[in-house]
Amino acid sequence: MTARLLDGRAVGATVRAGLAETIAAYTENGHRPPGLAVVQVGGDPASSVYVANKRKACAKLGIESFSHDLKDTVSQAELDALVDELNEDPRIDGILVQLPLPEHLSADSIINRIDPDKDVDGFHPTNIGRLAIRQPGLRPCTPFGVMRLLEETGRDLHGMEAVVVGASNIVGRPMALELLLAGATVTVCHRFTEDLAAHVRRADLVVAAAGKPGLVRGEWIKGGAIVIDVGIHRRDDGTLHGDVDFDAAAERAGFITPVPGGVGPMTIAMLMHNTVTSWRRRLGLD
Ligand SMILES: Nc1nc(=O)c2c([nH]1)NC[C@@H]1CN(c3ccc(C(=O)N[C@@H](CCC(=O)O)C(=O)O)cc3)C=[N+]21
Repeated sequence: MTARLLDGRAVGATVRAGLAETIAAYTENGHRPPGLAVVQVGGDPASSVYVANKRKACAKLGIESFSHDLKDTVSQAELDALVDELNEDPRIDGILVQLPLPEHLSADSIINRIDPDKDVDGFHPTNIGRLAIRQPGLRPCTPFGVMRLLEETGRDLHGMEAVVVGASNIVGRPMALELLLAGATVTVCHRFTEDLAAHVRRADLVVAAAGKPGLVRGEWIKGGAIVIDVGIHRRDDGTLHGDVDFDAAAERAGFITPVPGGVGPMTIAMLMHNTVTSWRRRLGLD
């Protein structure tokens, strides 16, 4: 392997350590701690693991977490009422409704209902719009975490040919907006893209976020390129893999993120970051 690893566990720990210091400095002066509400509907085991990790990460930093575990039979009206209550609750700076939701509930209407200034996922149309017009507010955690990882490369993103593979609301689209804001020349590939290989081959930066294991082949990677893998897939043997054929890509890339230990831990760190940002704004600490 010739590529250098972008270590999301290490960078995420650095981000969290900075947040812990900020929180300690203000709470020692008598301010209330930041508060994050985590709403989970139903008991999907994979979701429960993420939610448990988020709670642990909060506790370590001094963020108070408020858990709401709802049965998967909860109605839209009941979920709406809970979000309304959390929007009004002065102890709460961030609201996260774990996705995906069961079929009978609308994620769009819940995302739209969350106060944009408590939307620590950065999914609300107001926050996506802010990012699109260069007035970023709360930024979607995964793309925000990727931007923080890219700082570790020391490379200038201005004018860089960036290819984002995947156009989802939660990763691909906001990722493209972040890279555009940073001055890259951005191409977004998606299911209707005709020649994915041709786009990836000319990229100085590839962000793979299609949710298809091994979609991006190692031989497509330009020598020295930065490769960011947002995919997470669990094989039957329990091992985790991304959207990139890692071993072959690492022979050519300049930098690459591992799975696990790359983008995933950054997503959680940036969720904490957004919660602290919201808290500081709400208390007027900036
Ligand atoms: N409202 C909402 N916000 C989210 O941010 C959100 C969500 N819903 N629904 C589910 C996805 C998924 N997600 C992950 C976060 C961290 C890891 C993570 O830390 N992964 C570890 C591995 C974890 C493992 O071993 O399974 C890693 O990549 O190293 C993974 C996945 C956040 N999500």
